Amino acid sequence: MAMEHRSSTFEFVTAEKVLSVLSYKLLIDAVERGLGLFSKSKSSSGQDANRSSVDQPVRTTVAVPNKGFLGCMPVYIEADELLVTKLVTFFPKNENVPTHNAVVAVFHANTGVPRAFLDGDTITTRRTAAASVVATKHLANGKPTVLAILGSGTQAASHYEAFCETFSSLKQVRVWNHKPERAKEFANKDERRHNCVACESVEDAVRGADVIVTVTSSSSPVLMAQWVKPGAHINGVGACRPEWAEIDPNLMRSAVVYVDSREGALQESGDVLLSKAEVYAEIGEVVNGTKTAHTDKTTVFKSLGMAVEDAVAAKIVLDELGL
Ligand SMILES: NC(=O)C1=CN([C@@H]2O[C@H](COP(=O)(O)OP(=O)(O)OC[C@H]3O[C@@H](n4cnc5c(N)ncnc54)[C@H](OP(=O)(O)O)[C@@H]3O)[C@@H](O)[C@H]2O)C=CC1
Ligand SMILES: O=C([O-])C1=[NH+]CCC1
Repeated sequence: MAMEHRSSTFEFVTAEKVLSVLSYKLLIDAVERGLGLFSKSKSSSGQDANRSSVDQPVRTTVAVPNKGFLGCMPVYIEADELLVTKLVTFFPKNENVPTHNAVVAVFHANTGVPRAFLDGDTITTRRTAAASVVATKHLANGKPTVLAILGSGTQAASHYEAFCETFSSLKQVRVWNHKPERAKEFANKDERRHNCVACESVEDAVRGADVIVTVTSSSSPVLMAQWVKPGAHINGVGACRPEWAEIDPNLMRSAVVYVDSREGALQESGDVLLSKAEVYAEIGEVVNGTKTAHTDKTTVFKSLGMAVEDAVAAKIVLDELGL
């Protein structure tokens, strides 16, 4: 029997609409829960009544030689009936357009019918900062007063906002960029950045800092072990390919290393693979209370980005917009 063609009924949610509803307040809680669900899904035995099922394969990528790559990031979250995939490109040499571009597709989980298409840029930008906030809440040694941000692009801005909104204890945010004038532009952008100072060197930026965020497109280490205060917490956000690194391998080996996905880190993270550092835990295991937060030690959260974070962000947007 021939099937009739149905007309497409899914919504397209613009960047402006996503931005209008995707607050850090909602997102940080949702990402924390998502990270927990992801780690619980793999670690429990099936006997556990609280076991949740999250099916999230490691991102697949196709390269455009000398330019960039396209990453495909699907996930199914049984508890939320969310069937979602993000498609994201990273073209680090882009000059007048963003280096990352993304769309998020949401399907009805019971039929597989498309439900909505969302602009993925704000979702990527904000959920990544939210994941770093979650890791910092669990792993920082006390209330942070000094934050150092290495890099001054899109993620630097979202991390600045999310951290200032979450950690009222912050007194100073130091920013460094490999092109110093861009760090100055970042620090002087507007009145709200009154607590932000531009630093000439990475060493100046990170000396004595309680929390460090690395958000560069560098493929070789920018953050050296000898500059980091013992007990500091580092969110390593860049370097998402197996041959790229942002963090001194000595620092990776001497710190307690947490990741978003163990499987992902062992396939995608040059910081982990090239240093041969031991991965102690997924941050979701800390959220679930099944692994210890070693707050008294120097800790690294190696973030690669996960579809589960995109999916919970998309859910907030659809719920808030009543779609
Ligand atoms: N873990 C996750 O979930 C996610 C990770 N990311 C990663 O975070 C990083 C930052 O992303 P985003 O802010 O969107 O990108 P942007 O392109 O907006 O910013 C990149 C920053 O890195 C700087 N930079 C470029 N080349 C170098 C270099 N060789 N050495 C040091 N700094 C350099 C740029 O400086 P300038 O512009 O002055 O050249 C800029 O400050 C990227 O590595 C990206 O892939 C992004 C999204 C999600
Ligand atoms: O998770 C994500 O979207 C990305 N991680 C690195 C580049 C984009």
